Amino acid sequence: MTGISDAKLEVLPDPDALARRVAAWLLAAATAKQDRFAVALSGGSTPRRLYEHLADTACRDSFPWSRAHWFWGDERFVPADDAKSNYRMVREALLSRAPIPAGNIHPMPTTPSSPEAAASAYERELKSFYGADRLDSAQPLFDVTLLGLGLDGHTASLFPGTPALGVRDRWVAAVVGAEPEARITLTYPALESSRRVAFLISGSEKREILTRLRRGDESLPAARLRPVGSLWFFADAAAAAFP
Ligand SMILES: O=C(O)[C@H](O)[C@@H](O)[C@H](O)[C@H](O)COP(=O)(O)O
Repeated sequence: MTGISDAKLEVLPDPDALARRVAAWLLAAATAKQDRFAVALSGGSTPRRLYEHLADTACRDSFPWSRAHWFWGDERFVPADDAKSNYRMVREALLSRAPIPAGNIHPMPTTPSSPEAAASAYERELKSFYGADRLDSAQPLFDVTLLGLGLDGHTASLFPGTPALGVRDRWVAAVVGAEPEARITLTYPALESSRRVAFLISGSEKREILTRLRRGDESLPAARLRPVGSLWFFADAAAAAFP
């Protein structure tokens, strides 16, 4: 298990350089593996440039799209075409612009009856892909988990003071009441079951929360993550400059 103090920090000059670096890092990880390559995608605004970069540049021609599988770190419980939908953002930036087989996107949008039903359906799909109901740290669920960092220290939809922080017996949890729209989120066990976890952090507004995160402030949900694999912070200079 990797703690914050063992995380690798890379500081890039600006958001475009950050996107290019993480795209190259992702491509190297994908090509180094000879079979299925599973990525948990972050929502929010920061990763959009990365997703566009993967679809638009030399990465597109050398990425192993046929064996790469794409999952959601979290999703808002809104229609797939809603401006708040992570699926919509990733569809616009990546899924509609790269040769990704529909069967490699998990899950494809559905119209579940409730956040709880959506969480249960997603968990079933994860377990089916993984091939077991219990996570084995020697066989992580994901090859890469991409995460963002909220100004309150949340990541995915693990918000401070919410019940999902304590869920260790499920892979996906419904989050109701923390935000205007209900969410579903991977829980700590699922997020941690990854060969590599990478936070993408950009902008001067993230400077203070990144400093707290790197100091291991465990009041922050992001600081409590203990991946079975490696932990990376990719930050631009605006976010990484220390006060
Ligand atoms: O669905 C979401 O919103 C994300 O999963 C969330 O955890 C996000 O990564 C952070 O809020 C940072 O968002 P920004 O990249 O927009 O700052």
